[in-house]
Amino acid sequence: MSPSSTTPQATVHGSPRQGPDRELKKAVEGYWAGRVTADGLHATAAGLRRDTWRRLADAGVTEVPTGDFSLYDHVLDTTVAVGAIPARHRAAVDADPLDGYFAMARGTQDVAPLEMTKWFDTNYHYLVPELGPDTVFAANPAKPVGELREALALGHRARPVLVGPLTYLLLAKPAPGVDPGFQPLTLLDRLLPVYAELLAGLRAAGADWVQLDEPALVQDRTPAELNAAARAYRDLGALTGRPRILVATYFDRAGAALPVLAKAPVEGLGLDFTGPAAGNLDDLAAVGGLPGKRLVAGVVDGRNIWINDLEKSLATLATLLGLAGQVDVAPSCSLLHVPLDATRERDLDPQIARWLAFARQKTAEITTLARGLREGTPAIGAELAANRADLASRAASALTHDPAVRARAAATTAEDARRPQAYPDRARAQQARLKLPLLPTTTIGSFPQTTELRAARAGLRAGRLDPAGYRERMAAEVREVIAYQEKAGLDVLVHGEPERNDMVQYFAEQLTGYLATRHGWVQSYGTRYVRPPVLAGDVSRPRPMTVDWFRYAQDLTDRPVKGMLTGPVTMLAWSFVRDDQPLAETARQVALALRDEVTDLEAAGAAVVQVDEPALRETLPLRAAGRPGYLAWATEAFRLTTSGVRADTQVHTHMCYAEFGEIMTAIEELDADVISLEAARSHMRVAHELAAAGYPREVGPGVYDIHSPRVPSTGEAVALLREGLAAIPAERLWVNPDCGLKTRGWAETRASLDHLVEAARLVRAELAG
Ligand SMILES: CN1c2c(nc(N)[nH]c2=O)NC[C@@H]1CNc1ccc(C(=O)N[C@@H](CCC(=O)N[C@@H](CCC(=O)N[C@@H](CCC(=O)O)C(=O)O)C(=O)O)C(=O)O)cc1
Ligand SMILES: N[C@@H](CCS)C(=O)O
Ligand SMILES: [Zn+2]
Repeated sequence: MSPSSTTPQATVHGSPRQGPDRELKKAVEGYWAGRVTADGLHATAAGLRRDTWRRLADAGVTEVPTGDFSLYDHVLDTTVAVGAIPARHRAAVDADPLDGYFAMARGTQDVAPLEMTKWFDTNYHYLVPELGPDTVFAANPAKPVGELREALALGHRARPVLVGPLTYLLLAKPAPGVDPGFQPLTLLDRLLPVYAELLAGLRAAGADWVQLDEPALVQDRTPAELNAAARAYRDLGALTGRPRILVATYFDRAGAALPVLAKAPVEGLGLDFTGPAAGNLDDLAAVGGLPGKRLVAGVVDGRNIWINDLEKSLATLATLLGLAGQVDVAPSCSLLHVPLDATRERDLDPQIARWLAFARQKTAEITTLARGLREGTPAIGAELAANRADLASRAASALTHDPAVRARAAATTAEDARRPQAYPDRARAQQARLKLPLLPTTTIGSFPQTTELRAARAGLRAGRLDPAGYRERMAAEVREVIAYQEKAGLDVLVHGEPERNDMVQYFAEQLTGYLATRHGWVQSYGTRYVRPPVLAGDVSRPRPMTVDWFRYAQDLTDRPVKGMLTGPVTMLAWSFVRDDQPLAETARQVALALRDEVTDLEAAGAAVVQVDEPALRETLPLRAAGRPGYLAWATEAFRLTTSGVRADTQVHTHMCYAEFGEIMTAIEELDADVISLEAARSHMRVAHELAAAGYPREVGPGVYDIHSPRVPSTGEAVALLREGLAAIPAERLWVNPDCGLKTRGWAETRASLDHLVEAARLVRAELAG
């Protein structure tokens, strides 16, 4: 029976795609390796979609999202749906849409992929649309319509989801060769007819509602951008024979976009009411609500894993009932950003596991809340009582309050977070100790995480390999990594991180206050997944975490080996964080634990310690008003981690995938001696940005794009280095890849690093001659 349109229902914006045991990863990687056919891949994908819809429907979700599934990335899917295929990929896409799709995502030896960057402030990466004045859009409804038909054929009510036109254009960049000042938003009038065609195709296929995701509207937008939003939804709203339109915003409050969307001739709005977006409640009241319209109310945090406070959500929903024609209950955003099922975490203390809600549990929460709204709170009395007990157990837990950790954090002073020596003095002391050549070469830390290394770890877990056997396997890898780097002629070496399952999880598993998951996979990009650990309590370091491996590697060589740590901001950004205290406080606890590790590495002989902060930029609040406060605690946490060392110990940091422009001042305030950054795909843009900002210290803009299996030629690396030298003086320029090599194979790694070292030699010779 179809539910009445005004009775509160539960719905979701999107679901995890990977399957319970990452079946999607295995199928896609199998296809790339030739082990799985295209039909086999499509069958696995269809099976995963079917299971997801079934699971949602069984839980009580009456309208399932479609089109949120993707073989690689939903923004790339939108690029395909609007026909914005970059010219260099056109022939491949025409020859074979599936192979062409993966070529856009990953590149080939001959053709570069699309640039990849973070999806708002999450750890998910999307492929950046490349547009220019000559872009011709053309509707390609095959995927959205196909997936809708699949869901309908399985008997579901379905709501196709597409990235909205504003967000699509605001996330796009000028295509290579196009004037960098080109503004993709100027293409709106050309894009809207394509969206109209997609909407018509979906309507014809049976869509009653279509959801257009517009998270870009929760960022500070100019009046011109807001006008564009008004125009877009006025035009789409004016179409005849279209489905009903739900415009979904999430990740923050809609702010100035709210009155625009509330006035637009669309039938529904999705708003986030969690965390910093809770202000949407007052804002919605201030615009007079959404009379006669559908509100999809995101009251369950879609990107963190704590159980919902059901009573609080019911109170919010009760207010919202008076503000819209229909109120449906939802997570704040797609559940893509959380793992699938907390009940699979059988290694966790069962009491603690009850505090956690992954996608399945969140789905149960929203269906419970919707039932409470429909039938009254007594109907969900048992769920409310259990929820109250679980919330109380978390609040009272000893895990969340370690007096020693709190006392140490409280006693920290501003001086603790400052290196006592000025940078020029440090630079002199470090050069005297390290004696590095001009344009020193290094890598970012990880070497290939081969199947054998992962199998060894799996073997250790399963008891097939004893701890000594495992250690010897890792030691053998460190020996090989060091020997290779010496032979290749790299100047500052790394141990290769073979023992690390992940750069955050590895530390989380050794720090008190963190919980690690066994099955809690979340898509990071394409077929790459992470298991974000849960920052559940006060953080401390019971014992050194990396010192033995550092010592082992340094004893194998006379060249400096970098101590290698993940910084405090990234330890928060790539974890599920506590929501019961300010992030700044958690960051300080993590920083103090890491500070001890830095000083232990120095005492063990490390002349260089690298503290990676790839997540510094992505964690930047989406709205400018929150940024100064964030950057103050984030940079302080980094300095607290790194400032306990001597002048002649060189502190490196590393960042990747970032739009660095907005955080130049913060990069400077980290006070790191050397920073390595991603730059290869963006043609050294960051080197110029740093130069323009007057950055005074050493910089390694990447000359090797490690996100693609492509081997850069020596000539390409030389060209990038020359570009780097146009911005940064040779005395302050390092030569390195964009990021770690863990996703690469050994053959590509060897060839690429050989070219990188050769390029450094050639450019040194040019400089000398
Ligand atoms: C630098 N990046 C990182 C981000 N976030 C992190 N948390 N970590 C990062 O490094 N965000 C931005 C980028 C994203 N980049 C990447 C790059 C590579 C990966 C990746 O390779 N992920 C792996 C999984 C890594 C891992 O956890 N490995 C473990 C477990 C291995 C495993 O799959 N085990 C199986 C059993 C295997 C067997 O043989 O039986 C299992 O447990 O089911 C390990 O090495 O021990 C991936 O496969 O996707 C991610 C983000
Ligand atoms: N040291 C890490 C940084 C990744 S961002 C690595 O090399 O993989
Ligand atoms: Zn990196």
